Amino acid sequence: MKIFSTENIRKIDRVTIEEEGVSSQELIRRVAEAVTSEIVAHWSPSTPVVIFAGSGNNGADALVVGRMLLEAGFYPRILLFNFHGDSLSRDCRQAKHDLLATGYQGLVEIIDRAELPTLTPEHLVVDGLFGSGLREPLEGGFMMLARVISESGATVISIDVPSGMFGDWNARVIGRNVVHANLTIAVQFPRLAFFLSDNADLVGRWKVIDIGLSERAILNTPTKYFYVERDEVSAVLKSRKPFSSKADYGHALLFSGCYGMTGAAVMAARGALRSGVGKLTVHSARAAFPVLQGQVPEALFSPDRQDYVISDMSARFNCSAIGVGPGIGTNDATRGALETLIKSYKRPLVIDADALNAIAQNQSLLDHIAPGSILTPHAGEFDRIFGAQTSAEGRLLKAIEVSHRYKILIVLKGHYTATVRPDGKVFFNSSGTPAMATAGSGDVLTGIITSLLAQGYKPESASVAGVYIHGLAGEIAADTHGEYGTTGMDIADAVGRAIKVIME
Ligand SMILES: NC(=O)C1=CN([C@@H]2O[C@H](COP(=O)(O)OP(=O)(O)OC[C@H]3O[C@@H](n4cnc5c(N)ncnc54)[C@H](O)[C@@H]3O)[C@@H](O)[C@H]2O)[C@@H](O)CC1
Ligand SMILES: Nc1ncnc2c1ncn2[C@@H]1O[C@H](COP(=O)(O)OP(=O)(O)O)[C@@H](O)[C@H]1O
Ligand SMILES: [K+]
Repeated sequence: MKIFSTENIRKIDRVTIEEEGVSSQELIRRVAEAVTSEIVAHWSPSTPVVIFAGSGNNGADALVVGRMLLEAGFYPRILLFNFHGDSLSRDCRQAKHDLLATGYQGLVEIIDRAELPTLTPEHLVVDGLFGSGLREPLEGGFMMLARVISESGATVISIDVPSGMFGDWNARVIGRNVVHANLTIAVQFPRLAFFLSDNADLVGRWKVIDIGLSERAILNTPTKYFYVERDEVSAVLKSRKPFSSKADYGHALLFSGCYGMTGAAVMAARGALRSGVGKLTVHSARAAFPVLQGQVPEALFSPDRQDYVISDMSARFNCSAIGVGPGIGTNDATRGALETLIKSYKRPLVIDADALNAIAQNQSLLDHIAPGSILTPHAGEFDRIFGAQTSAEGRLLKAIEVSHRYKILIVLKGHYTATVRPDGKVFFNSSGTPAMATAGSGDVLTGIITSLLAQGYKPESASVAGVYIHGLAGEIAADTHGEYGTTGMDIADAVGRAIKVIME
């Protein structure tokens, strides 16, 4: 699914109204209907509801919600901000007129001074103050109002975006000055800001409502941001040909595991095998031999010269893809071997964990990484290489910059893992669960992406599809083992089932 900027949403909105003949009032009605259904489905008419309506079309949405709630037997209190008595948009004016035409007496129109109602945790607040028309971060009275709403303990439903937050970037916004929603009901598209952990407490849970904006305009409007769902991944994964053999599915090589961290190699190897690689060799410290052969007998074992660490990372047997990093440690011999690998290997590598930490200690390696390589850092690993970031937004912007500069893909791991490509496109992942916040989970991802690369998938699809498969495997594992009990190994073992579900 495409994620559009505010500017592009306005264009799509305009095309829908001007070329497809859908009136803005009809669009407002569709928004309001969806918000009202949500309320009617979960709250009883006796709930004390307070609706805050701004002067633009976000306010118009809110006023129509008010009218529809009245029809459903609720008696909401509605506050409309209409400074000087003449600031309403055309649609907002019409919505006010239609509301008053019902005989409703509870409208409080705020023309100069605001008398705010007392809000308690029992209240349900509908926040229709500002949507995509927000020009500046909130100040003065609106800033105070946002704080009062957020600190009241009331349940808050925000229409389109939490008021005070921009849908795109929020570098200048202070979270405390934004309405904190429990649920954000977004109009037609999720917004970039929803995917950044900085805004998690502002957006709350989110839902998208389809109001039927022009499909042609959606198709023809370009964007750099995408939300990856199952259909996009199933379109990428190829089914196997009846006469194919293991030779058709590549031979992957993993440099992984040292004394004390052999489990990382086991999990990466399981992830690779469960995602269909034809053959897998794991090169590890010699001491890893009994564990690897016992736990992953399907993989070939390539022992290092050294007993406890990996000291040699030369590419061999014309392997079709290499993954490096899980559980390799950061000792000098391993770092030296990694440097040689990065400087000599001309095809894309998958680079994770301690291999990323080694790059952090020798940043000149970034200039040597083969184009199309995939780095899979979590926030901490990313910051160690590219500098400390104070926000998820800053980190994403930095990832976009360095991905372009070094021609590498960056898989920024987290709740909505973002895969950033050198062309500036960003793919936010929709699968996954906090059950995956467990040691070893990332190692499985390295195995999956390496396996897909070895099977001939391009780095662009191996990364995005691999991340989605990994998240779905986490969900499947969590179904059985729960949020607390899911382990890295459970995720690895669910990878095959995840792919099956995607391809069904
Ligand atoms: N995108 C779409 O296709 C649709 C959008 N609709 C709604 O329309 C909204 C956008 O409506 P508008 O463009 O009228 O904009 P908004 O309703 O978001 O806000 C515009 C008003 O807020 C004022 N304002 C902006 N920043 C301010 C600030 N920092 N302090 C004080 N006042 C400020 C403006 O002067 C203007 O009066 C969307 O968020 C959505 O809720 C729907 O009604 C229908 C379809
Ligand atoms: N709250 C979460 N929601 C969804 N996915 C998560 C969450 N926490 C972690 N994950 C996923 O789990 C994996 C953890 O990887 P990583 O941090 O490298 O762990 P480790 O190094 O212990 O294996 C990442 O793919 C990440 O996206
Ligand atoms: K809003």
